[in-house]
Amino acid sequence: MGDLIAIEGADGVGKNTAARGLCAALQASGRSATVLGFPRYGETVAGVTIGRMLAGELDVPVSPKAAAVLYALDRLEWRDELLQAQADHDVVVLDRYVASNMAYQGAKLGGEAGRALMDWILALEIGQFALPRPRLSLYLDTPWDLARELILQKAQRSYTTRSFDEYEADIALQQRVRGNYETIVAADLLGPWRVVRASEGGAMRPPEAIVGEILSHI
Ligand SMILES: Nc1ncnc2c1ncn2[C@@H]1O[C@H](COP(=O)(O)OP(=O)(O)OP(=O)(O)O)[C@@H](O)[C@H]1O
Ligand SMILES: Cc1cn([C@H]2C[C@H](O)[C@@H](COP(=O)(O)O)O2)c(=O)[nH]c1=O
Repeated sequence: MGDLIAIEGADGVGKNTAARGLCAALQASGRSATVLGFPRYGETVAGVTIGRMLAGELDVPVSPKAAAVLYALDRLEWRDELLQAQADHDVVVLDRYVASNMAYQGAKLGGEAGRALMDWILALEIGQFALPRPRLSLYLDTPWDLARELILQKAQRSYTTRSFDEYEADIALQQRVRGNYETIVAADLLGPWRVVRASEGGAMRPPEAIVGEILSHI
């Protein structure tokens, strides 16, 4: 079975660019690799609902636990495809995975309740749903002001025409998400972690430099 390498971090930190660059670099070195991102907008029942939630189009309140179950369900619905990708390739690069759920939904509650929800998500997704653990997770550390500029540069999203979706618009949430990632990385929750500094001197490092550093950790 191929290795899972997860690229993680707050919104707009350059995960998708790094994931695609890593996949291309692995392929250039002769290894078979593919990128798989979550959520699966428009492809799963949960993914459709998540898109509507992030676009602010759901007319019902969504508790952090309900949102966590939606994101977990999205991965459960895509579990066969994930396992097939592992069977077909040496490396599957994940653009967000279970740690995103822990960091974001835990951040909605904060404190002890947030930490308890993170543990609950880990038990649900890895324990109950038997989703595979990543071989390695990389946390992309990008200053929040740069990340906000990068969000504005993003191409049109499939699920919203807004510049910032519901989670991206909530700056306090984004700050707590960063704190949760630091907790997850420090405790190696879900598996081993490495931090990759994505900026230098107030600007983004070139994608090739970021990918080079990721490769040095693999
Ligand atoms: N290292 C980089 N240097 C310059 N621009 C970058 C870099 N990485 C990403 N970008 C640009 O920033 C924008 C956001 O990048 P990307 O989609 O990779 O971020 P993301 O973390 O996957 O975002 P999201 O969490 O919102 O899905 C894109 O327009 C991308 O081209
Ligand atoms: C996979 C996953 C994602 N989220 C959050 C993180 C983002 O704010 C959005 C969608 O991600 P995108 O990269 O901007 O497309 O959803 C989450 O809370 N739980 C998850 O499992």
